[in-house]
Amino acid sequence: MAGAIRVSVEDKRFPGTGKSVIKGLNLTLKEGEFTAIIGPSGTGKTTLLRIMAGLDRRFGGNITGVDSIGMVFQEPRLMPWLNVLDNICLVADDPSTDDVKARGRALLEQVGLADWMSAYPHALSGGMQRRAALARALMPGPRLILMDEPLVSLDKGAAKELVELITALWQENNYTIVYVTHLVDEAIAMADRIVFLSGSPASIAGEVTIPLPHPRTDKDIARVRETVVAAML
Ligand SMILES: Nc1ncnc2c1ncn2[C@@H]1O[C@H](COP(=O)(O)OP(=O)(O)OP(=O)(O)O)[C@@H](O)[C@H]1O
Repeated sequence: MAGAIRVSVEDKRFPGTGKSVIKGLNLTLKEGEFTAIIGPSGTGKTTLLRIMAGLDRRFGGNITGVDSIGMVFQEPRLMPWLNVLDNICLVADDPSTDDVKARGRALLEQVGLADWMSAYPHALSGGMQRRAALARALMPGPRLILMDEPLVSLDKGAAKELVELITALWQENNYTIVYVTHLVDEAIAMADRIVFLSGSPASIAGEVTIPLPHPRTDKDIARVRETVVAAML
């Protein structure tokens, strides 16, 4: 498959524990596909994303087809002593160049933070901090974006705005996205398909495709929720 990413985790254990956290997990991501991953708490979702991001190389198996990656974590992880623009530019090879600054400004405009570039993170709402973290993930020009519950602890309104923003950015740029969440509705709102992880050791327990056009309304989501939940059981 042209441009596909293949993830094979034959066995992942952490040092000092004899137990496999992930075993026999195989996943193919088509270019431009939005895959949501849902699984029981503590089953290995973050471990899987870290392996895909190249942050954890101590596992049996291999990942092929990945070139550039952006990662969005559960917490925004902004540096409190840097303003928003400098936080975004920080991940570039040479953060202080005019080109990088211009790109940082353009990204902040795209995520709706045009008026907040000189502000410090503490002045931003939770939703705005998540937007900044999203802009930072886009800074290196990734083709694959890995998101680990990026909307956790946001109120409903802010989460909905972020869902709309992520969907719009994905559609404009054809990113390949892997999005971990424990919320079925959040997955249905955005994903082409939802992959279910089994309990420990984690492997793929099943998947369901969501053949709905975007934007997806609450009504659309409610219509397919039952099918998705049934597929999870
Ligand atoms: N550095 C580590 N050393 C030892 N065990 C670890 C380490 N990191 C994670 N684990 C274990 O691996 C398992 C999977 O953890 P992970 O954080 O990947 O799960 P998760 O599905 O992302 O959890 P949650 O739903 O709570 O976010 C857990 O049992 C956890 O205790």
